[in-house]
Amino acid sequence: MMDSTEFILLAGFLGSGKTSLLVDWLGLPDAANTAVIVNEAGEIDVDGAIVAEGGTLPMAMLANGCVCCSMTSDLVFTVRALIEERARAGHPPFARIVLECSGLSRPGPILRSLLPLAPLGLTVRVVSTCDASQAVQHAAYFEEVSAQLAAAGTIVLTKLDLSSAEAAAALAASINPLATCVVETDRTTRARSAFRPAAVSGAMPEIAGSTAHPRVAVLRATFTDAASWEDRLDWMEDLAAFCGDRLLRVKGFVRPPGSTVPLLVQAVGSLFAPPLPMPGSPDLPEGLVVITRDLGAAALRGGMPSPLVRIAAMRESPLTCAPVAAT
Ligand SMILES: Nc1nc2c(ncn2[C@@H]2O[C@H](COP(=O)(O)OP(=O)(O)OP(=O)(O)O)[C@@H](O)[C@H]2O)c(=O)[nH]1
Repeated sequence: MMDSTEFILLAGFLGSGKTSLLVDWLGLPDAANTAVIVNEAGEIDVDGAIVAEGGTLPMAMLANGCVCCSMTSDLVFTVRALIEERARAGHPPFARIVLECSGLSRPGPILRSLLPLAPLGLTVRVVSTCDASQAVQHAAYFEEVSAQLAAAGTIVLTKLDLSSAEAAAALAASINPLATCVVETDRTTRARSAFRPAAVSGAMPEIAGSTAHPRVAVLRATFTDAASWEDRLDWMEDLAAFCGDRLLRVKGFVRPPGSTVPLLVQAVGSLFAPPLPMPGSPDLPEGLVVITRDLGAAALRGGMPSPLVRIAAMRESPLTCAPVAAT
């Protein structure tokens, strides 16, 4: 008898290392026969571009919304489409489908939304990443962190090169003592352990609560043609200084004027990683997704006025996950 397809919901707070873990794992032979669905809170599909760079695996996107609050029917449609397309092509069923959730997603509503797929007999489990260097602070501010850890069959501690594991491991154990906690400094071993079927699988009931993320704004920043490379760099530096700890995440692509190679730019909190050239994806549009806490588009425009940068709130309706402060 054929094993059923696994559905792995990869959750974890903004910037906690979901894409990195997934990319580490997709490079291993263990990952053969996998399809990936990527969900982004912002309009720019950064994670999809990173996962797809240089690869050929079956992929689908759910961008510009948070899958836990506004895109559940899109998810059901997408999973069905992936499976049917596979059957039409005459290939054996996927061993697994991985959904990389947006960093704001709560697993509970997503798991509930999968009910219409029950006839497909998917085996569902949740893997959550937990940034050892920031999880305790984030958990104090954001219910999403607890929901992500509470729903997990496997919790994977990341950034163990930046921080010791103790505080995050204690946090994980206090929220979800039944989960398998992966504490591995070697990234390949970590990825392998993360996606290995866990002894305890399935999701624990989710913590009650609304599905909106009322303090978080998802914004898009684009540069005008008049902005030089230095202007772009200055703006990003000023952004970190102006927002301070209200800056949760920046990611997107910038393109030095005249260059054909976009650069991937990322910050977790206000700490920027070195820009990474993406030579395999020359057509990526320039733009940055900026995710903030208690800071809307108008406040950011007012606090950092610049004729060289346009800041827009993510499309608000019908989404409920990014109420941007008025005015
Ligand atoms: N030092 C260190 N950096 C890491 C590790 N894992 C991820 N990062 C970095 O952290 C940043 C965010 O990592 P991602 O993998 O994009 O995180 P994510 O959870 O997918 O982010 P969102 O999709 O925006 O929620 C990137 O700059 C990564 O290179 C790690 O184990 N150690």
